[in-house]
Amino acid sequence: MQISPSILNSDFANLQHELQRIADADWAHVDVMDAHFVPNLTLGLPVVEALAKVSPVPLDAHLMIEDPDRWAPDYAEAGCRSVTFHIEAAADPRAIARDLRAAGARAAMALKPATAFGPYEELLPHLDMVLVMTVEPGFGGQSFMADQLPKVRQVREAVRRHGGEIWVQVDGGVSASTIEQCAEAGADVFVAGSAVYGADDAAAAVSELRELASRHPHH
Ligand SMILES: O=C(CO)[C@@H](O)[C@H](O)COP(=O)(O)O
Ligand SMILES: [Co+2]
Repeated sequence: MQISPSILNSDFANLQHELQRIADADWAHVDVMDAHFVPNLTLGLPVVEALAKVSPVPLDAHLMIEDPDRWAPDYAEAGCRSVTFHIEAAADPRAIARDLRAAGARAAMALKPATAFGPYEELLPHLDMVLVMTVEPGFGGQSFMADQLPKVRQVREAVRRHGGEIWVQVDGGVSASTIEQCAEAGADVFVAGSAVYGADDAAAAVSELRELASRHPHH
């Protein structure tokens, strides 16, 4: 059970310090938004490259951008150890995954709430993680969409059938009150933005989330 705090709602004027606050987490989740794929603009390659150099934990880039075929491998080259592209924006997902792995990153595919998993199950052999969005991508601090839990279950079952080390990530509205449902449904990597950065003690929030998730092992 891994916790990947999202820096989206952290203090962007002090990102290095904000990364230090989550030194006990498994990953730092970096939400890249381009104002086209989603109606918000955050940060891009130069900032991610700088963060990778100072982060105490590996970076988990979540690319909410158009044309991931062109841009995703650059995030792996920039030092992100996991790079997630949205299937809705991908032209050739197999090629993206191949390029990410060749650049030394784990390759992950994200699904928006309205996107079904079924048509993409055949991509599993090329992937290291599937991200099931539990909010509409674009902003932090939104309410958890429990109607995505059947999809989490479906992905977990497909991963179990397929075998191998494929992680199932949830992102959006994950908190102490929703993480157990996610773990129970089969998620094993949990992104939490406001639940971690909104807490006075971010390290304590991370360990509480990890403890709650660990109550529902699925292996
Ligand atoms: O990708 C996204 C939003 O698009 C997420 O990573 C959120 O930023 C998580 O924030 P919370 O919902 O946990 O506040
Ligand atoms: Co995200």
